[in-house]
Amino acid sequence: MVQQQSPFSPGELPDPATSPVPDLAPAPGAAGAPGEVPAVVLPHSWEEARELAWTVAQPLPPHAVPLGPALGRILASDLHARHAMPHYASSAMDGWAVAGSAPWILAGPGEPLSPGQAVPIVTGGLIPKGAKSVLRSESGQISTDSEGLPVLVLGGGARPGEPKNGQHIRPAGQEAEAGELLAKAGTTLNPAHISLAALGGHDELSVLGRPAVKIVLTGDEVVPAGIPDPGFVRDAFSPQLGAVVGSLGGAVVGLQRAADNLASTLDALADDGDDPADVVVTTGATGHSSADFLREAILSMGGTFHVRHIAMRPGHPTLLAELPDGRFIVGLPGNPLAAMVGLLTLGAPLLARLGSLPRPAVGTVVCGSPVKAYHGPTRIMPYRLVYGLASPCAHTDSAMMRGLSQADGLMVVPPHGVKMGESVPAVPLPWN
Ligand SMILES: Nc1nc2c(c(=O)[nH]1)N[C@H]1C(S)=C(S)[C@@H](COP(=O)(O)OP(=O)(O)OC[C@H]3O[C@@H](n4cnc5c(N)ncnc54)[C@H](O)[C@@H]3O)O[C@H]1N2
Ligand code: MOO
Repeated sequence: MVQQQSPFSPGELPDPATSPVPDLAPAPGAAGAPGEVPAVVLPHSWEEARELAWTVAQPLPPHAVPLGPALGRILASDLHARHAMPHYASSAMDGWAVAGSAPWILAGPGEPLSPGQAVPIVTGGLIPKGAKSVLRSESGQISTDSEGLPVLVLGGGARPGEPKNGQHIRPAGQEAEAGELLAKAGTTLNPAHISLAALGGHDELSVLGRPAVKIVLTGDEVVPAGIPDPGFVRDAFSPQLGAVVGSLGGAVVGLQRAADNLASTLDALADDGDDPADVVVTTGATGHSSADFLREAILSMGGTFHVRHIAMRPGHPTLLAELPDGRFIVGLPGNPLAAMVGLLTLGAPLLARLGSLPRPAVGTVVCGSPVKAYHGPTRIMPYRLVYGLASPCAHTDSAMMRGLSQADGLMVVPPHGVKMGESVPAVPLPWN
């Protein structure tokens, strides 16, 4: 964490869009007396910001959910059968439960069978006491004995030796005994696990917490559809941001648009009653212009900043704050590429931590082309792999998505640049 006094006054701050040094933002409430040097906050490095987003959060507690919503969740404790599976001996075929050998006299339903007796049974039916096997319907037929009474005899479809002892009977506990382990804690629940839990007698399952995420989009100039007039932009986030948040371990519970004013921003950040989000992901308004109200809203709600700025480009205004009620705010810049870089830098570790997922990995790639030194922040560059070597994509201005759309990942290029053949850290893209 870096928080220092700056040698600059706000009027002397370099333009962050072009500056060769990390931009410096006036610390809130740090205006001081006229002529006094104001306190400013230096940005965190990319590494520090990622680390903080992981360490400031704690895993959300496990909780019980009904079987349907448990699909895709992570089991918090071992799953055991609540009873033998199946819990009674049942027929695997439609036909007759029989005792002894043919011919069989038909007994009444529900009565125990004595040798020489049979009773009709359907697949899944309860095997009566005394029954030794099930004769398939195609293997038997009802006939009459010498006295004209109905009897069951073997039919033309019967196979040699049929019915063998125990044939077509599913014994109780065949799949699992009562208490047997069905799935271990940490299992990601697939549809078969959900069925298994139902068959094992469960109505709900204890799963690890998954962060609920509300998305708040700012920008009066943002239009949701069609071709915007000059001065307006098409919304690049609402069609995909929820899916990316989902792939990072969040569950999107709402999306709200906020107008570029304080009241609307405060309204959008407000807790939504009984079931508040754990994280609010915002887009735009991270700056300090007359149209940006995010930082002011966070402060007026009593929030604290864990990360105010990051010494990276694009995405330097990305922020991470925490409100007094424990909700986190991940503030993504409005520029689309900057927002994705911000989300993968702060959102990915935060959501993983809250959701008890492994810490997002950073790999390495070998550079296939040199990247010149740039005496400023770390550059996070979309790259493509060509013959296993990474080269920066074209079209990667922070307002562009063309480069990222073709990228294999994001390479983390230090200010001193990188030589051909050198390794640099690389962040995988969640959709690759
Ligand atoms: N004087 C300075 N100006 C700017 C700085 C700076 O340091 N000093 N930083 C620049 C950088 S870098 C970024 S990134 C942006 C961050 O701005 P905000 O987070 O406040 O975002 P906005 O101003 O609201 O929007 C920026 C840009 O993005 C467009 N936008 C917003 N929402 C969407 C959306 N849903 N879909 C597509 N595009 C969107 C918006 O129209 C703007 O063009 O600040 C720079 N300025
Ligand atoms: O840092 Mo800005 O995020 O380059 O677009």
